[in-house]
Amino acid sequence: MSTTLIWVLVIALVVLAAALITGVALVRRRRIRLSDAEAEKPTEQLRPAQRGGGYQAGGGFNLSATTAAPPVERTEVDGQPGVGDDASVPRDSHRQGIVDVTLPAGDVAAPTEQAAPEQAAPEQAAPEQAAPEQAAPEQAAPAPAETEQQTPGTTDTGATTTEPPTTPVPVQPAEPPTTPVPAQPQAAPQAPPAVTTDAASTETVVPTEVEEIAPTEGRLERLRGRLSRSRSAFGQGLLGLLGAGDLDEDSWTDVEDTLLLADLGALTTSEVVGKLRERIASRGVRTAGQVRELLTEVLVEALHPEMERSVRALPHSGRPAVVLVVGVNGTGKTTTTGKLARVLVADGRHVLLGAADTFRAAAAEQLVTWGTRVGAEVVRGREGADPASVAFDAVKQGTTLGADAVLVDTAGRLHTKAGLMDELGKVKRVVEKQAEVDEVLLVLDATTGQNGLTQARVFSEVVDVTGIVLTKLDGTAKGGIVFQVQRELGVPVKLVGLGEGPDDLAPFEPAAFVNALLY
Ligand SMILES: Nc1nc2c(ncn2[C@@H]2O[C@H](COP(=O)(O)OP(=O)(O)OP(=O)(O)O)[C@@H](O)[C@H]2O)c(=O)[nH]1
Repeated sequence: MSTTLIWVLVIALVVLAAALITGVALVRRRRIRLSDAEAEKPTEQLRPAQRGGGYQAGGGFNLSATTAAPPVERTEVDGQPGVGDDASVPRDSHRQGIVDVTLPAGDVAAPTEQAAPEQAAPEQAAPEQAAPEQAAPEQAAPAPAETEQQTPGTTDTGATTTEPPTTPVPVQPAEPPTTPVPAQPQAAPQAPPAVTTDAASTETVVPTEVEEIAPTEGRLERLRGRLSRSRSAFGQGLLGLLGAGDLDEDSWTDVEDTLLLADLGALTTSEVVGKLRERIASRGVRTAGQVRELLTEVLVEALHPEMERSVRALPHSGRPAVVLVVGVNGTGKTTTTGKLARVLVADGRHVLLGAADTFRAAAAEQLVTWGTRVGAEVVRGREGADPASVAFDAVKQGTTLGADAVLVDTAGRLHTKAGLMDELGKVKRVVEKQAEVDEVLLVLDATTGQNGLTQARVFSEVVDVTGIVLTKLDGTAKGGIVFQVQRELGVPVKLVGLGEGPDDLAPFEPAAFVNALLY
């Protein structure tokens, strides 16, 4: 009896000791004491050569020609998620394709009434231009829209009927080409219906004085320090928390708060913190230096460095690349269009700009100024002209002149106005009558935070956004918005605006960006 009791006592003691050891081990595992011995001997990844919060894109701009792009993965399930936490719900919904947007009837109707005689200038009219099949039944599409009517005060010659794949469009009065516009063989098999545009309401502005542009390689050095506000809010805070000392639950809560305050969004924040904690445990990390190294690794991963970020602005199939620049007003579309033109021109490319922002006369003026500075022709419309026709003419003119790229600046209008958004869809459709749109760059103002995400969602419903330009990153402490924007849209951030200057545009490189935020 006494022997049994002794054995029971011994077993109980052993179990107690085991529980104690396990408990201590668990507590130790969750509460990490970091030494800073190794933090003083950081790895290359931890301390990049450039310090001081400078964003340095290591390489130059990555430009490419259109190839068959892999399908874009979207991360939300609901087509219209809410803002804030709701915005991060993963989704995988069907986006309204551009084909679903009804082309306003006014664009295709009554060619005979609208076509003024002087438009059919002999040197512009190729024999096939007046092909009878233009009056195909599908031309008489329904659904009139506010964009279809050219106001008399802004139209000299009215509209002209054209059939994009095979028929030349009358060129702009300012700079008429001497040869007929060649048909676009790549578009021929599509045989879309004819479209009437207000071609004669546009003019081409040819630059006279051209600025010297520094080569793009290496000039991004100038952008050092532009992310300093984000860096102090994000990098310094995080590195302070993950420095030497105890890393307990409170510390992790603070890390989460820091990430949320920097606008990373709830989903990315929990993902980043989760991965960080898991890797710290599994890799037996014990120094502040190693934790920072892991932080860098996890943040870069969250930015999906594998995404294709080249700007498809190089010619292919014997025609210019077509880039549409879209976004709400004030985000920096015109500025970005001008900056991108400079990058291309510095790369030896012939660029033509299309000022399809006809809502605001000053916008076209602004673009003409950019064009003049870089040596790019600008096709512009009169105030109130049909933006789709200006875009159409710009692409046509770019093809005629043998340009490498046509950059079309669209009107920045409130994304809440469905009709106006439809008009943007129309711009793309009309341009696509003659050439594939290679790139649709959505310009978002980083300082607007969640509002920018709402805009992004709406725009992506109307046009297939292929890349994001995040502007004004120099003016916000919330550089973390980059993470959310990509997650929301499943579309890569390709370029970032870091100032108002003509060369303050940089290619987006995840590793360089994270390093700039942290160190
Ligand atoms: N700080 C900073 N300012 C910028 C940046 N990009 C554009 N801006 C400024 O933002 C303002 C609006 O830029 P715009 O290019 O006119 O914007 P927009 O989207 O074309 O506007 P609308 O023509 O009204 O549609 C201008 O004062 C630009 O100089 C940037 O990266 N950083």
